[in-house]
Amino acid sequence: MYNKIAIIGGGNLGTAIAEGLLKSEFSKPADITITRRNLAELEVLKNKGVNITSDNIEAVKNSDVVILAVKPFQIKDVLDGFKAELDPQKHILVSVITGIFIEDMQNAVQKNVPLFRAMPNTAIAIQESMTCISHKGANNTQVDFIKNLFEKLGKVAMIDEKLMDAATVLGACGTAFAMRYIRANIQGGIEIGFSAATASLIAAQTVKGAADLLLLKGAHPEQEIDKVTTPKGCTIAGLNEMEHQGFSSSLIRGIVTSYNKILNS
Ligand SMILES: NC(=O)C1=CN([C@@H]2O[C@H](COP(=O)(O)OP(=O)(O)OC[C@H]3O[C@@H](n4cnc5c(N)ncnc54)[C@H](OP(=O)(O)O)[C@@H]3O)[C@@H](O)[C@H]2O)C=CC1
Ligand SMILES: O=C(O)[C@@H]1CCC=N1
Repeated sequence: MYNKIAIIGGGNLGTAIAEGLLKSEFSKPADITITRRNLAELEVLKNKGVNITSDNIEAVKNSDVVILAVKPFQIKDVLDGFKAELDPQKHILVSVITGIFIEDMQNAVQKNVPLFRAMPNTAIAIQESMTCISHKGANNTQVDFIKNLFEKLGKVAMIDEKLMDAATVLGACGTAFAMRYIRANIQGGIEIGFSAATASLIAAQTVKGAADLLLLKGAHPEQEIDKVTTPKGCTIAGLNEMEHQGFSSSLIRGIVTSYNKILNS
């Protein structure tokens, strides 16, 4: 019903969404159109059968779902460019853009198109995104469709739009925060004897296993920490030293700083 998907803005996130749609087989390659001005960067997707173009109007005309994935400062010009083509009876508009409210989009398009804000992360390319979604003006069928689309690409939380900036920090910036944590583990691992390749494998799989203990068993982090920290052992010694150095505090402060950056942008 909403088979044809246009992704306007084929950058880091836009291409990751396209990759996820292909990998999950939610979409056939020919049903996806992805746009950007520098088309050379989209060759990989083109070679997989995805339509690529710099013409946003053409992409919107040939689609049912329009996913907006340009930078925040580009949204007004981009929407102005194709809003005349939006048909409220046909299109669903989904923005993954940071800090742009549904009301901003409504004012920009000036039509009763069903509007969604989705906040995925780059793991959407491998169907492991955490995607937070809010919406306005959509009927149940449309909400179910968009929820199902993102559920094929990872996990979904339906949230109030007022939490979307918080979702951006925890879920989307969170990928970078987690990567830096893993990277630091690798650096430590090399210092205590592993090759970079082995340290990378151990660090990434250990973090994945820890996350799965929470996701699959519904455990609390502190319960799981208690199971690892042998009295007088090496885990608690390392953990306490990390806390003395401000580990949790630095993460919390980083999260709040990211959040304030969005609020003040
Ligand atoms: N990266 C991430 O992890 C996440 C990003 N976001 C949000 O997603 C959005 C995109 O982020 P990201 O992918 O990182 O940014 P990028 O800069 O990588 O992607 C934006 C893309 O938009 C393209 N673009 C610019 N102008 C136009 C235009 N007029 N028509 C079509 N395409 C255009 C650019 O390509 P060209 O210059 O060739 O046109 C570029 O590839 C941002 O709003 C960001 O806040 C949200 C969650 C996670
Ligand atoms: O850093 C940014 O502004 C964007 C939003 C979430 C991830 N990247």
